[in-house]
Amino acid sequence: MDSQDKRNPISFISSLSYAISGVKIALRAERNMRIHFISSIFVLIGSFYFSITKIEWLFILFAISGMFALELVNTAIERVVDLMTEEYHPLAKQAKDLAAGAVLVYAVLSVAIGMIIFFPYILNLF
Ligand SMILES: Nc1ncnc2c1ncn2[C@@H]1O[C@H](COP(=O)(O)OP(=O)(O)OP(=O)(O)O)[C@@H](O)[C@H]1O
Repeated sequence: MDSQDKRNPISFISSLSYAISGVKIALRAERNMRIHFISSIFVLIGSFYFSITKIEWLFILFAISGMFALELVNTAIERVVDLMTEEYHPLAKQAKDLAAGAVLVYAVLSVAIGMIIFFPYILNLF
């Protein structure tokens, strides 16, 4: 704990509440976050329905939580860029596009994980 922390102590609970409010802000303001949220509910329902294995659960949970975490970081980067400039700037474009690219890479991975896990279960239904 440095001197700044001693003067103005912020408890673990306060930090947690700021983090939760960040998630709420993103869910309220970001369409993509709501899409992830709704997709995640369907994936979780499917996972319970097909009684997927422990290892499959791990992959599903990594895919879902990683997607949310990356989307939160993407949103934070968008906010900081907008705070820095409202003008068109090539670096602002790069920063936003790079962050969006990171989300896209993870989204493709998540879809691949979902297909690899659920396709065999779905095929078994027929
Ligand atoms: N200040 C800026 N300068 C240059 N290009 C920008 C700037 N702000 C946004 N852009 C470009 O416009 C695109 C859309 O940006 P915008 O902030 O409108 O949406 P977004 O917040 O990235 O999208 P979403 O909210 O759906 O994730 C960015 O990906 C970037 O290419």
